[in-house]
Amino acid sequence: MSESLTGDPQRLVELRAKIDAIDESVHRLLMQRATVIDTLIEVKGTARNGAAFRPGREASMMHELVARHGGHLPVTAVEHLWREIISTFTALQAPFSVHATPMEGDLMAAVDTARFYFGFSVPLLMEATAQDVVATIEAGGDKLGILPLEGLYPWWQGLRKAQIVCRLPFIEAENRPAGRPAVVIAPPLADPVSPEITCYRVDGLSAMAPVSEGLTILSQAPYGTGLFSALVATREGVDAITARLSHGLDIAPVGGYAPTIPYPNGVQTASTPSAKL
Ligand SMILES: O=C(O)C(=O)C[C@]1(C(=O)O)C=C[C@@H](O)C=C1
Repeated sequence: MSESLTGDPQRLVELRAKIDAIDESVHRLLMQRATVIDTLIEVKGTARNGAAFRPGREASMMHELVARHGGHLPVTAVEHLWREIISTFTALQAPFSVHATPMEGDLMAAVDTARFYFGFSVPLLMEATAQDVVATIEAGGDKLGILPLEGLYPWWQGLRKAQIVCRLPFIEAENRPAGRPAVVIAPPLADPVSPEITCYRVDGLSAMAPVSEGLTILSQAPYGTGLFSALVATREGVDAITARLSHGLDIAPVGGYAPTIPYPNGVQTASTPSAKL
């Protein structure tokens, strides 16, 4: 910082005026964004369950956000602001609730994840277990569920109508906030788009699934007597799973998601500005 500016009260007044003008523009633009809600409702017909939520569109918006990002702001702070905006816009079209469960017993992590990605405009209900979240979403209605990928219960075996629609976190960076691995499940969406990456429930494994090229083992857990179930994600089809894991497995698609976004520079925190800026 230049010495001559330190303690200059006039300069501070000018900078605050600049911040006020920017804040006013941001606020006016947000209100302008909200004027499209009524037309969105008309065009999309949000009277039906799940009619407002478009996970594919949200994923591409996050990709664009990361692509254009630069400067001092931590990318996850901007991500969080947009998640609040998008989630609020979804709820304004068709109210919905979010259902979550402690992540390996960690209630705070589950609340952080739900609020980071779905904001404070939507009700958050905590369920006792992952199975309860699945049962709640399976029952239908305007609800989304957040399921942890850690843990030793194969909750994905309960997915029938409900499907995986996104993977969290969207942005992959070291030490990011709300970074616990999870997926979002939803009842059948009004306007489903085939995701780039498909998730499969793979039952009947005689051992834990090994790491293999082209397959991501999102989670796996024992069930029955000596059997394992895996939640697998791949851009390839069922054949890739049988070829790499085993034949004779019970495999079913359970939704999918858009690719997550690597952020190689990591998350710059507010307290550690990057020297590169
Ligand atoms: O693009 C839409 O379909 C919208 O409803 C808008 C919007 C947004 O606020 O940008 C809100 C909800 C959807 O999940 C995706 C995007």
